[in-house]
Amino acid sequence: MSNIIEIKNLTKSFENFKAIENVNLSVRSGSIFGLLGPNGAGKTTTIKTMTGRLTFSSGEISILGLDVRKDLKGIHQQIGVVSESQNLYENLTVWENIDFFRELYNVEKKNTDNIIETLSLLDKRNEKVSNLSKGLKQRVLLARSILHSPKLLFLDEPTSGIDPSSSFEVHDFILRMKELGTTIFLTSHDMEEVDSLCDEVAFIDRGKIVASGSPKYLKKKFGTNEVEVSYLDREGKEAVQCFNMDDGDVFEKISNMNLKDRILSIHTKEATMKDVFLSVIKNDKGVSR
Ligand SMILES: Nc1ncnc2c1ncn2[C@@H]1O[C@H](COP(=O)(O)OP(=O)(O)OP(=O)(O)O)[C@@H](O)[C@H]1O
Repeated sequence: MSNIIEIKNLTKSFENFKAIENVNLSVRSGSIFGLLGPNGAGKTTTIKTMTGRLTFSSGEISILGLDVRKDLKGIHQQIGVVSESQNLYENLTVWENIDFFRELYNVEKKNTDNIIETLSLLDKRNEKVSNLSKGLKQRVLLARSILHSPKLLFLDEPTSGIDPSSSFEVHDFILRMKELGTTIFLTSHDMEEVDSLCDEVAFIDRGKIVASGSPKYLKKKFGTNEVEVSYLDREGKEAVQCFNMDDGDVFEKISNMNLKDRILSIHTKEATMKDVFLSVIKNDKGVSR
């Protein structure tokens, strides 16, 4: 699979402040890629430079083989963007909001109805957007972003502030788009979401990429797998002990505890993406960038 996004040594400064610095990223065509990091790390800025909403100070960005600085129009025809601050026309209906963009994209009128059906918005098509929940508005934004069948979709925090069932619908949408061959570039604070959806992720901290790879690789590299033994101590009180799987024969160690019939449970605890996050992101509370 070839790379649909290539970023080389990207730096974006706001006056003297480097919001992102020397970022290098490659995204494989047809994959779901997640850019993760704490608040203010530079995720939205990275997306905005890729989609042409921000100019950048130095470096190179190639999207679909096109140079962002030279062929933004060609790129825009092939990408869809759902950003954090994107607005809908609140006084128009769902159908009108989507059809307005269909006209801008200059695609067939039947696309509006097809997309409304794809995003399960048929029963809301004549509803004013101002009456919709945040989850439904997000669905309208997703619908709007795929009217022109983009090859690459940028989703900036697509499940931020919506309930679990609406998040599930967004995840389902993302996976369906992947099945159709669309590449997805998303940002998220939800480590479980990222683990279940993304083929590759990169962590950004204070404007710099600090780790990247598949969730499986990163969990192995930065997390620790543990065995948790819950048992009754000699006074009959519940106690817990954890063993690192990388520290020798865990089952011998448990056997050496002489617990016999006092064992309540033994669980393996696999590393999570949250463990990876906490391991690669420096705690910078109180430090101003
Ligand atoms: N237009 C701007 N002018 C000056 N500084 C900016 C501007 N836009 C972003 N920044 C700064 O750049 C840094 C990166 O911001 P960015 O919005 O990219 O972070 P983020 O990772 O998307 O954060 P969040 O998770 O909170 O959305 C922050 O310190 C932010 O204050």
